[in-house]
Amino acid sequence: MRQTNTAPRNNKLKPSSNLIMNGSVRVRVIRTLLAIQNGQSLASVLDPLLNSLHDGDKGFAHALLLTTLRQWYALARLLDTLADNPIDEVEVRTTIQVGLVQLLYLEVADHAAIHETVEAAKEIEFAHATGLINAILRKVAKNPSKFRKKCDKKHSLPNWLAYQLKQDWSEQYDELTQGLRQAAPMFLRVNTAVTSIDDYQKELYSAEVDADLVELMSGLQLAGSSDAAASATLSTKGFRLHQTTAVNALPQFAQGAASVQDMHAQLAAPIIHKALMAKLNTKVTDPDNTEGDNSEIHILDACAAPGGKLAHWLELLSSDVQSPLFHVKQENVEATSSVSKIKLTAIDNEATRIERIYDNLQRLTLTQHDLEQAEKNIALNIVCADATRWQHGKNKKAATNEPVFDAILLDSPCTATGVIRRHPDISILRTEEDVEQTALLQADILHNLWPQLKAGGYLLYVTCSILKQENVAQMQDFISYHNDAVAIEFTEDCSWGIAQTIGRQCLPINSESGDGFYYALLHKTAE
Ligand SMILES: C[S@@+](CC[C@H](N)C(=O)[O-])C[C@H]1O[C@@H](n2cnc3c(N)ncnc32)[C@H](O)[C@@H]1O
Repeated sequence: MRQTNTAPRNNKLKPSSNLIMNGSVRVRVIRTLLAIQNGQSLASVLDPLLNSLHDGDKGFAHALLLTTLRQWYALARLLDTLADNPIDEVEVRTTIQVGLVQLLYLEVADHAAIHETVEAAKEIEFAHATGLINAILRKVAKNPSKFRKKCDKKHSLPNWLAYQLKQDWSEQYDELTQGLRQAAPMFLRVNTAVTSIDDYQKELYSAEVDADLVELMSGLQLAGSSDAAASATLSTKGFRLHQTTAVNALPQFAQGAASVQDMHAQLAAPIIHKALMAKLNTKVTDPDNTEGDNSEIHILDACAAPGGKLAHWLELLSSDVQSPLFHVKQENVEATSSVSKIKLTAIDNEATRIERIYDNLQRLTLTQHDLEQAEKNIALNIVCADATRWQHGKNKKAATNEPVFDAILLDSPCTATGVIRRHPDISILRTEEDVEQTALLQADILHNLWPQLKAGGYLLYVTCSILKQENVAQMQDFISYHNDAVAIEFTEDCSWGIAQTIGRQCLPINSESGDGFYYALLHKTAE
């Protein structure tokens, strides 16, 4: 199995951020691509690149960089067929691939694409290769549609990943691998604690932001419901924008009325929230049920940064004023609460990413201060800790080993293969070994958190991976090891994803679909 362009062929190459900032637009894009091949993430180099450019060049640079990354492996394979002799210099290969993208995908005029790319090669001191670069680009410019067809024919993934996807998703393989080469749509989540879906739709219309309302239905056979076999159906609504739009052009964005969040990512908070409600309802409607005391509930977001799903859960908790379960101050309504306090703990092991949780919560007016002012009775505790070892209350004198959590959201670290459309550098940076390592990390986190969940509680396991080893196989292993873990069935009411032996898998198969998320809801029995 020949691997094309998976690793830098020239290890001495270490572009500094200074290099990225200099030269023509194409030179900067080439240097950014070299930095990514040297292990830097797109997220860390994109802003420095764009911030170094004039406004008029930003759009082209962004399209050139992202499209080159999305088509990277297909371009590399095409390049191997175009040269008489193998081209080993990573700078030369990268420069030609940038030239090919302009000719095949970005409709840049031939003369500009070829001339500017050859000039870029001179600028990065690869003048010795300008003849070769010129010859290859001219050959392609003579019949771009033939070469585009050739390029589009197969996937644009490293061979190990394409092979794994063929194993996991043979039926969906062609659609899926083509889908992963596309740009992902932009979705919005509406903060229902601030406005309604209908009102926000009107606002989008007034602001001339074209968007479709998307509704995802989830059916759950919740074990903890008052009726032992009761199924619950919930609807999750969001907006898919027709075009990627700057957030400052979105109505009421700064005031926290909406957030940018993939549609499939928007399923997490409603599902764990619904499961939590079912657990609390069991206690209220079944006084004989002795599974814990509901007066103070503890919930955990185990890998919380940068806080997208955490904020969503807080939005749901704070807008749930109709629920008699919550002691939320309502004028003229007598509180019938059985829950006096919700304690939400959020942990993550990366301090810099935790900073982004605070920024997000601030914009959405969901900080502890905001929650207290609104008398929501929600105590939020954000902790920087390693979820493979962290124990609730470990640092307190009165710490016990008793399970404390009624519900846990585990949005696990993963290979992020389900979000390659948004982060196309993943296909360059991830290796086959990473999958194994990541699956072990996920198992460690699960094994550490599970004993901290109360009997009757729920754990929602989420990844943005499309590899079964991190998803359904991980859950099968976990359940075979834990006798008190039962998988909750997603019923036929689900309008998203593909049913797995345990949980459901979403695949990013077309330009309208959400990202590749996996969901499994586990219930803890009394053993
Ligand atoms: C998929 S992201 C979480 C996204 C987040 N839930 C959201 O919706 O914005 C996974 C997170 O796990 C964190 N993480 C990775 N390893 C961890 C560990 N051992 N303990 C705690 N957090 C970890 C990463 O820092 C990352 O923020």
